[in-house]
Amino acid sequence: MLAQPPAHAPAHAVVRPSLHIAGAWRDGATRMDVRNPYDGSLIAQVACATPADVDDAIASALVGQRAMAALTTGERAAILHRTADMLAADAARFAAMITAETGKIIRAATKEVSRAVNTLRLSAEEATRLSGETIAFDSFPGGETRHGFYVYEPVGVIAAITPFNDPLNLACHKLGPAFAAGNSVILKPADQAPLTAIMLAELLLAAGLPADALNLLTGRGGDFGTALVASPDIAMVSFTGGARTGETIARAAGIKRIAMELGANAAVIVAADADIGKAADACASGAFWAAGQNCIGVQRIFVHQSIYAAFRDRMVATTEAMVVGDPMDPATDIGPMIAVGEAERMAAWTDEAVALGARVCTGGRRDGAIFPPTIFEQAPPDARIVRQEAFGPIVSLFPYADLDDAIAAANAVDHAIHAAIFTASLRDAHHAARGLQAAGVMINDSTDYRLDAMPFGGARRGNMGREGVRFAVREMSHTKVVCFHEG
Ligand SMILES: NC(=O)c1ccc[n+]([C@@H]2O[C@H](COP(=O)([O-])OP(=O)(O)OC[C@H]3O[C@@H](n4cnc5c(N)ncnc54)[C@H](O)[C@@H]3O)[C@@H](O)[C@H]2O)c1
Repeated sequence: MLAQPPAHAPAHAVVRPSLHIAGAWRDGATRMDVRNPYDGSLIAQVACATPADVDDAIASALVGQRAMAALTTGERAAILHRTADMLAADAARFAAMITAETGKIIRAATKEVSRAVNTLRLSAEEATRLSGETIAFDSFPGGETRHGFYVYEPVGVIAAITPFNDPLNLACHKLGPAFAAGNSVILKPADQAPLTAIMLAELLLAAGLPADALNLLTGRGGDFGTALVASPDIAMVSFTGGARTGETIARAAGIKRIAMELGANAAVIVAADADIGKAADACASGAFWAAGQNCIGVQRIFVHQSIYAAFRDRMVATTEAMVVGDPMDPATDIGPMIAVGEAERMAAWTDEAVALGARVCTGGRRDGAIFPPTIFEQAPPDARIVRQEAFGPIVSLFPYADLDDAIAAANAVDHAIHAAIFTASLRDAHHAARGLQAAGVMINDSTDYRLDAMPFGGARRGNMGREGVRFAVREMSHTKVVCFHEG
């Protein structure tokens, strides 16, 4: 059994074995702490899975895959709808757990739960749309005596590996489509935030998911992740996380289906004709939502020189009005980062940027795991705050004179998911939408806008595949052709 949480731990703490293998919950030989990033309190201990657990999970998942494939699409949809119903009914407990294990503010956690409900419902709907099409064999000589169609079949066992920052909805983005398409899943949630995923697994099983269809392995990814993704019995690896981890996983996985949802360093352009107030407020929200721990969070803003000072002053004022502190307080806008070490990294990057000539317009001083929302200007291109993914509450402003120069500067990073432009000009919006090298371009919205139904993924180095339920279902399916010959 897991250690009992201490008396001061939240009442919703998970007190149970955390490995779900072969239809039963089991403990591990060793355990790791899950701590609240805001106050450092112990929430629970979870088991550290081993390569031997991986073997057991894979054997179970192969059984579970046959069980999933045997379900009708209607039955799969019903399980996902029932899970969504239970999640909606239990939203407060899930939101509190997200906040406890990640430090995400309670308003954001509550929104994540409602998005996760939607992601599961979209998955249920997609299960019932798993239809193929007929093929026009007769469009080519020799095809007149043939007719047929294509259908979607499950790929098999999917290893789903998720990050800490949206521990519920990002798990739903993998589990929902995988089950809709008839696959089984071995889920490896983030080391720091596995508890919401465990609660989600409980709901899915209670909703009637075949017990072998979902195996869940907690612990440190580095201890057993390679054994998991390298197995020839894993048909697909669906990973969301950092680029460096993604590279390790892709190398270990070898030739198999891989989806890589990696990080980014998102850029926004604010044109001379933009609504300054709306753009500055959207950028402040987009930069500092979830304490900047958002793969589509705004990190670099290119502002036309004619409105630069007015934009900067408005964004600084909006940012300074944000409430920093206890993530459980509904009034709080910015909570802690996932760990003190991450806030220390932000402080080190800030010191480096200042030493290289950047100016801190607001913020910049760490307090424990909290790094305040911080705005820089005059940051040189070689500072880490500019060239690397920050994944923290910092943003840099740059004046520009020419739109093409701003587009080129926005594109001058390795990883991109979304980019954005604020402008009243249709022409400039079109021009930027074509020129910005990203997987999504938002017009008059921050880069952090995402609807769970839209195709979502990365552009440029390393990113592979698309999530957004319908698109993930396709990637988690094989296309099979059936051809009848009358001759
Ligand atoms: N593109 C997206 O949709 C998206 C969404 C959210 C976060 N992210 C990215 O995730 C990163 C932050 O999340 P993080 O710090 O949790 O990322 P991370 O890369 O440190 O960890 C992600 C997951 O990989 C696991 N892992 C680590 N080593 C492994 C190994 N050798 N084998 C198998 N699994 C292993 C971890 O345990 C965790 O579950 C940022 O770069 C962010 O941009 C991307």
